[in-house]
Amino acid sequence: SSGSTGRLPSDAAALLSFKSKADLKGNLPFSTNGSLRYCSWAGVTCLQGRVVRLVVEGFDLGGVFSPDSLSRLDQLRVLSLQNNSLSGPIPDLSGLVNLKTLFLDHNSFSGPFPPSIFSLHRIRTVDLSHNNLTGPLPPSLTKLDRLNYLRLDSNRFNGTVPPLNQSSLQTFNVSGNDLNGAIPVTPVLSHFGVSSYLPSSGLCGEIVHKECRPGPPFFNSSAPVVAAPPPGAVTLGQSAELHGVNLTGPPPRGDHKRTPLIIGFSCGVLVLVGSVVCFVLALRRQRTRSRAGTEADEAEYVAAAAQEAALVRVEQEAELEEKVKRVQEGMMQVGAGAGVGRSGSLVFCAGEAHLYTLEQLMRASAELLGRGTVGTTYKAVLDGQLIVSVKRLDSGKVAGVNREAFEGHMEAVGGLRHPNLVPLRAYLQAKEERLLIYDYQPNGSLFSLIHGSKSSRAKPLHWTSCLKIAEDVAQGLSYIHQAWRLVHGNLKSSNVLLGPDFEACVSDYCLATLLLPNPLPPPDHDNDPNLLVYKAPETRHSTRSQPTTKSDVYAFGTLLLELLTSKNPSQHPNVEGAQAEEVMGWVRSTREDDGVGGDDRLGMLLEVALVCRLRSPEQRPTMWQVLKMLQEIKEGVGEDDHELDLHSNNGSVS
Ligand SMILES: Nc1ncnc2c1ncn2[C@@H]1O[C@H](COP(=O)(O)OP(=O)(O)OP(=O)(O)O)[C@@H](O)[C@H]1O
Repeated sequence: SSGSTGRLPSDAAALLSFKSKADLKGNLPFSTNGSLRYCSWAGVTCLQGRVVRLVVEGFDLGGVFSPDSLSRLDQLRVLSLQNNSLSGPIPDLSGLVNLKTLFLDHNSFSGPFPPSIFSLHRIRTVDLSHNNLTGPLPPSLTKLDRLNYLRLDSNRFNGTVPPLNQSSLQTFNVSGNDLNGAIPVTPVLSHFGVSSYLPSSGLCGEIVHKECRPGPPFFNSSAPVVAAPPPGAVTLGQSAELHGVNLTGPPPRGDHKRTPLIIGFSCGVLVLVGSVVCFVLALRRQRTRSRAGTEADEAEYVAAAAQEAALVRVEQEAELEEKVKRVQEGMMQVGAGAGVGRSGSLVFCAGEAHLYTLEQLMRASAELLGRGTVGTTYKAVLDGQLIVSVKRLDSGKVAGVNREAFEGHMEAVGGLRHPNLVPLRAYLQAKEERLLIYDYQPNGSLFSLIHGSKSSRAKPLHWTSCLKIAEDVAQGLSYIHQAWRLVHGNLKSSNVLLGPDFEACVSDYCLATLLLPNPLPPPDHDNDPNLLVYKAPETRHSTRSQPTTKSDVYAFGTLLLELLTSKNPSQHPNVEGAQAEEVMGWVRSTREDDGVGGDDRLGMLLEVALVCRLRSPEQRPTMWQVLKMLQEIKEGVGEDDHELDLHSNNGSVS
């Protein structure tokens, strides 16, 4: 009933039209074989039958983003085509009237900054970095008054920096272009460090500590824009040092570093695609039909998750009230130890606004959130407003990493940005202190969502919720592994936090390597039976063995079992040598009826968990393969219920 183009829902037509011009290599699994369950296609999220989110990253599409394709998706909130080798100009996007988030970075787009962005009144996030865009930065950028995140770095933009001053702006980067002239000293632009602007040979002014040579007047003013350093001030090099930036060295994360990684990744992907396809085909053979509908499930998930989390939060808050104490003793010690200069200054990660000072952070009221393997985490409320999470690393445990190595590592980790990662905003290295500052996540951890508080009986989440959470986590992990070749090293349910829209965000990533090489006996945590089950066999018995991408995959398998059963890992039977049917029997015994089709999906999710937990690291799939498997399962869910979609494409969401 769904095949005729006459009845093609317009969102499906938009997606297919995009694919026809963009996907030269047939990499995009938008399947049209007999059904049009576009809401279940990989990367597509719908609400009430309309596409609200399209995240198609790292597919090496190779074609163009044609006009009149995706721009018809007028309910779209999030569009990410990051890392896809798309070329040609960015088309007119003015039809995306609801768009809030746009990631087109790491492609080969050419032409000017797309003027249609100025008609998108809800837009907050724009990332066009790492393309070949040319021409000036439009002055109208100053009028995007909701803009929170703007990255235009590593293009070929020329001309001057417009005087942006919208207080909403938190992330800003125009480095690696051909910009010139004085950077306007607006309060907001002054917030950002040198790395938001340099390298760019022609830029000068106070913000980049570079005197502008007398020349043509800027902004109709004949006064020199900046300023020799005040008496007694440090030199250019020293000044840059104070800001934690090396002006003379190579940029902290440049194209040249990332490009080979991406190329390497793409080749790897081609080799691995075959094995994923085999696995997926094997999964498909097992599939039976079901009438479950994804939108209904998704809406139900959001509502149920919100309810569950709200409940958990109320209970946690009551528990916390007893524990809450001002921990300023600890925080003040840090302040006292922090001298002037680099060793005591907060270093904001590249492109981050310098929203607060160390002093303000020290004044913040702090609540203990918990103690973990590498340190203690606090919730800090700055000046009664901005809330951050501060991780105070245990100096004994990270003592093996010297200052330079620590800084280099945190620079890399601070550059990771993905919707499913909790962003690291800043860090501090003082005498005896190392602090990491993250966004505070208000909706608790996956651990709380799964296990509830002590007073509430833990009931497994619906399998559609499990699938959604697993896909989110797999997205975050596979981004860390592929694009950056880093390793999480400590994945577990308390390190998956729920974001504002109850999306799963991975936290505490890439810190485990700071513990190595560790001459100390294993920390107490390592003896916790719940944590032991997350550790891959090859890393279990040695304190010196490095975590790898494959040990992350193993931990993901454990997380998936925990999600599906709501059982703490120490309660999991030894699944390594067990037959799939035995494990399935156990998983089923932990759950109530999953409805029509649920059992089948459960089986597929379980297969993914088991293949992740294979004893031999070589036999485990990569995170990217795991992600594709999960998306295939999701797509399969959709194929069975296309009627619902075809008739419900008129809804709107806010
Ligand atoms: N950014 C954050 N926002 C909100 N809660 C957080 C944040 N980071 C950590 N938490 C919560 O604080 C508590 C302590 O976290 P912490 O990371 O210190 O320990 P852990 O996750 O138990 O162990 P590990 O150090 O091994 O990761 C956990 O319950 C965690 O869910």
